[in-house]
Formats: sequence, C-alpha cells, structure tokens
Amino acid sequence: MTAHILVIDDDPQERRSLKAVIESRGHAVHVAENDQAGLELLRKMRGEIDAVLLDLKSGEGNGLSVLSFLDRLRADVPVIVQTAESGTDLAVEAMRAGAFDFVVKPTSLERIATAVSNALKLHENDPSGRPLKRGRSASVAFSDIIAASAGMARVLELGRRAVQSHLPIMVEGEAGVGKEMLARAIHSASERSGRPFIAVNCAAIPHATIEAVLFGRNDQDGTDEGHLGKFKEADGGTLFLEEIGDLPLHAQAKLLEAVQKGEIVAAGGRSPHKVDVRIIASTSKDLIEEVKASRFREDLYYRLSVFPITVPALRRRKEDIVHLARAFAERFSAEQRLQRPLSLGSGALALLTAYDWPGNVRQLENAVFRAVILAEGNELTERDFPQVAAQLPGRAGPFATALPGAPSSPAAEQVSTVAGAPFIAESGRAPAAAPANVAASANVIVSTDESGNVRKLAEVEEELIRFALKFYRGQMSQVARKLGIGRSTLYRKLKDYGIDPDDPQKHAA
Ligand SMILES: Nc1ncnc2c1ncn2[C@@H]1O[C@H](COP(=O)(O)OP(=O)(O)OP(=O)(O)O)[C@@H](O)[C@H]1O
Repeated sequence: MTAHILVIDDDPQERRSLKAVIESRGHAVHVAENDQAGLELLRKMRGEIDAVLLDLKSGEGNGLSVLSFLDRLRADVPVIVQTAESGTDLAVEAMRAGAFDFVVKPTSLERIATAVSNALKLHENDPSGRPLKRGRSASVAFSDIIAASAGMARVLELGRRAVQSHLPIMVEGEAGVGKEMLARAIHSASERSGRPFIAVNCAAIPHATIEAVLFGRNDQDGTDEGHLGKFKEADGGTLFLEEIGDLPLHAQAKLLEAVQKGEIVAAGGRSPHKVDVRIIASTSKDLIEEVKASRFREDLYYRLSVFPITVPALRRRKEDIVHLARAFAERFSAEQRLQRPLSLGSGALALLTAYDWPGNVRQLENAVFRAVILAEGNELTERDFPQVAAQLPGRAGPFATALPGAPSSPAAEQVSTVAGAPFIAESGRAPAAAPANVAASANVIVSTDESGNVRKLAEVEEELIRFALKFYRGQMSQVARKLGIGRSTLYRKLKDYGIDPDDPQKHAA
C-alpha cells in the first residue's frame, strides 16, 4: 500500500535525497520547505498524510510548532524528527511532546527509511488514534485504575467517597496523570451511570464559541437542535470540564450561575432552562495562582473546589510504574492479537522505573504501546525503550550510538548495564527484579551487612551520595535536585562523610 509521507526540511538537497529514498520504498512524498508550508499541507491533506519527517531546524518555530499543532489537532500522524547533533535537547523535547522517533544527523538514509517504516507499522496497527492520545473506552470502573502506591490508593478512596455526594469535584494534577480516567470512574460508579458522561476540553475551544458550546445557542426560531450545548447533552449525567483554568472570564460568569442555580441560558437567548448536571472539573494549573492573577473568579473557584482530589505525578509514585507497564503490555498484546502477552524484562522495568515521566501515565502508555508494536521477541527489553534510555543522564544504552549528544563518561559506562537506577539489594544477592548482572555492578546498594543485619541509614546515605556524584559527574545542583535535598544540605553531608566531590569514590583516611 502506498503511504503518504510529508517531508519538512529547509535544505533542498536534503529534501531531494529524502524524497528519493522514501519513494524507493514505494511511498508517495510531499515536501515542504518550512513549518508553515508543512502545516498548510497537513491542513489541506488532513487524513491523507500517514507520517511526517520533520527537520527540527526548519523555519523559525524550530519544528516544535508543528508538534504542538499536531497535538492540538489530536492528529493521527506519527512524526519523526531529524536534528543535528547540537539540537539533541530539542529532539528530546520533541519526544516528550509526542514525536514518534528521532534521528540525529548525519545519519544514513537507511536509518531514516527504517524509522519511516516503523512509524507506518505503528500507524497501521492503530489507525483509530494518534499514539500520543489514545482513545479510551466510555466506561471506566475504579478497578480499571491501576494503583499500587499509597498516593493512588488515597486518590481512589477519595474518588469512591465522591461518588456518594452530589458536590462538584475538582481533580488536580499534571497532564496525563489520569484525571479524566478518575472522573469517568466516578461517573460510572454513580447513580448517573445510565446517563451521558460529556467531556469538554476548555483549553481546546476558541473563546468566541465557548459559551455556545457549553450552554447552547438560540437561533431566531428557537433552540437550534444542532447547538444544544454540552450542559443539555449531559442532562442527568456528568459534565467533565477539562482544563477549567482556561475558561475565559465571560464564560466563568455563566458557569457560576449554572452551578448556583442549576439553570443555563443559551447564548443569544433570554429564558433559563433547568439542567441536572454533576460537574467534575480538572486542572493542571494552580488555580489559586490563577485567582490571584485575576484570571479565574474566586467565587467560582470555591464553588467548584468543594471536593478537591489531587492525582500525584507519576514520578511521585514510582511503585505504580511496574504495574502500569505490565498492564499496558498485556492490553496492547491482546489488542495486537499476539499469541502470548509480551512480558517485561527486569532491565526494561528498571529503566522505566528510573525515568521521571514528565508526560506521566500517558507517556508511559505510549512508550509501551510503541514497544509492543515494534517488539520482535517475547519479552520487552531496554532496547525496546530507546527514547527513555536517551533521556536518562549518564546512560550508555542501545541508544547511545543514535544519540551522539548523550552524556558519556566512565561513570556512564559503569552504570550502563543496570538501567540507570541504583538497586537496593540484600547482601550478596541481587533482588528478584534486578537483572542478573546487577550484583556485580557498582550500581547496587546493599541493604544488609555481612552478618545479615540491616545496615545503618547513614552508611547507605553516604554510599548513595557517592554514587550520585559519580552518576551526575559531580554536577552539584543536579545531584542535590535528584537526591531531593538542598545544595547546602548536600555540602554539609559531603563534609560530614568526608566525601571529595571531585573524587567521590575516594575514602577519607
Ligand atoms: N492509574 C491508571 N491506570 C491505568 N491507566 C491509566 C491510569 N492513569 C492514566 N491512565 C491512562 O493514561 C492516559 C492518560 O490518562 P487521562 O487522559 O485520564 O489523563 P489526564 O490527567 O486527564 O490527562 P490530560 O490532562 O492531558 O487530559 C489514558 O489513556 C488513561 O487510560
């Protein structure tokens, strides 16, 4: 089948070469010389482009504008970014923003052709939605929410309690933490479950039309059925107002009235209509700050935040990562009709746990999805998560060759076999979840002494600080940040333990 590939590159020579190599694989190529022209083509050919190959230095927007455009569009198009060695930071940013893959120039045309084939493979396997924002089933039960950490157990407890009440709920948390999933679970467990759950992303609707979208619009002959408005659509059910902090002030005033009186007035109309809607709002912004800056009405804030639930970022509940990754691997294996679900090797699990996941559960879900689609064996290994490996400092993994800008050092070499995170092991043996080679590595912190007793906290702390100094090559602010302590505390501890930051392995005489 001929696929349509859009190449965005400002260098005419590069465009010609890329066009030739992609066409030689039987695909049709469309070229654009900058982001703007690329966006235009995407708009015109919406639905027809199967993958985008984007040079990150194209145009003024540094290519990232195309990614945010795709994001806004929730377009079903994998994007492969190309960048020069000096632009690898940008490439990593792009991966976070949802790019499918990246290649660092100079690279072989073969590597690019393979990246395109992989992207098409992914696209073919999931034509329903862009991997970054996968669709979710309408009905979500609390039992579908994977929660192994104490933080998430608390969220579920609050969620279950919220089911019983009729109060508005405010779900707070970074993008991708699972706010909508929680809102859906609350709806499904409530007596409103037989009625609609309507989600509206306030950040995605132009200010000029938001009132009509929410409250409907009256045409001259009465209410236009085509513009019922989300409140009416949700009547008897739940209205999920995503990114409520982005609601413009004029719509906030109308929303306040709706919440206070249970009545709405359609845009252009005068008479109020009764509605019975439970509101669940969500925000990734600090709404108190928005109130202080007069961008959000204080009275509305208090009305909506009667029952606040904060979903913690994934990096603050790392215990969930392994469980989530396994569940996603199982789900995607079943979706791909694999004979047996793909398992996750201990190296892969350690890698996934070491990473901070700025895009939270959604990013993890996409990483596992990509890995399942492209996997060749029965088990997912570190090699199946090259983007994650590339973003861990001091890591020389399979990706190091593709990412010349990645940090490398003797420390990096030493930790490369153990996925970037120190394991806490019992004396003399590696933990079950750790790779077999972990015990032999410098990346193990032993938790018991030779007589089998738990070691002193101070000893373990000293060892961890020495490890972190080596791992981050003596970059004190990074070491302090990663250890979760202030710089002055770090300096004090160095002094207490007699650690020389320039030679952390040297023991004081
Ligand atoms: N605890 C969880 N268990 C299983 N899947 C989860 C969990 N949390 C999130 N997900 C999945 O992660 C993805 C992102 O979740 P969701 O859309 O609910 O996040 P969000 O916080 O509403 O994101 P955004 O603010 O960007 O819209 C979804 O596909 C969801 O199914």
